[in-house]
Amino acid sequence: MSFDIAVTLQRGHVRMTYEFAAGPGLTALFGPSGAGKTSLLDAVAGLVRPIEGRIAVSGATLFDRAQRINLRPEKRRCGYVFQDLRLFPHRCVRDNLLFGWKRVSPDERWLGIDVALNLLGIGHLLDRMPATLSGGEAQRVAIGRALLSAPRFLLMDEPLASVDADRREEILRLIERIRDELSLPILYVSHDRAEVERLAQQIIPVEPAHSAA
Ligand SMILES: Nc1ncnc2c1ncn2[C@@H]1O[C@H](COP(=O)(O)OP(=O)(O)OP(=O)(O)O)[C@@H](O)[C@H]1O
Repeated sequence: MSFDIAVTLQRGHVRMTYEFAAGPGLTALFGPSGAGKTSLLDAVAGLVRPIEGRIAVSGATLFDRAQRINLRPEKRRCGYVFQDLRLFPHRCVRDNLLFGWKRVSPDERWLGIDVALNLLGIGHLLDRMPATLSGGEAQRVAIGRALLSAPRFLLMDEPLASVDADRREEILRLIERIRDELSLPILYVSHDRAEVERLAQQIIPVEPAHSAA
């Protein structure tokens, strides 16, 4: 299994439960705004602590309340492409890309910088600051930063949200290449049915939170 998840999260007064086991490739969490898709990505990344349950990725347990396992985010080896990207605004594209790269040991890196620049088509942007990038360029840099941190899996939160309609196809093709060429498990959030039907091997419906605490 790539993602093996059975957890309960508490956000404010809302309690959300998720249970699924996903195979390889791209798994889409699909549901309306506020249903709890981002909260689950945050829990898999280790940014939100579940109140109950277990999270395993590719056989490695990241969280297990019963066994008192809760790996720190930096130990989870996860590449997280945030919905709002969160590029470091005061660092140029090169330094954004190298941020995670510098923090993993060379024997754990599986993607070369030149290969990444070529895959993402961002070699000409290295000296630019994030504020000067278009939505599509910034999205590609954010994906590059995640991939260069040598992740074992990828979390992508609405990666088309800040992309112009005419750049959408370009980013969709890029995500397909990442899915097909890098053989990295991907947990992907979207509320767009056509998008998830095109990209996902498996679609997990996320319903709006049902129970109040
Ligand atoms: N930090 C927080 N404190 C309190 N409640 C929160 C917090 N973050 C999220 N929530 C609540 O948890 C629920 C799920 O939110 P979440 O952002 O995970 O949904 P989502 O499906 O990703 O929505 P969207 O597509 O709008 O990003 C919502 O009811 C939201 O109001």
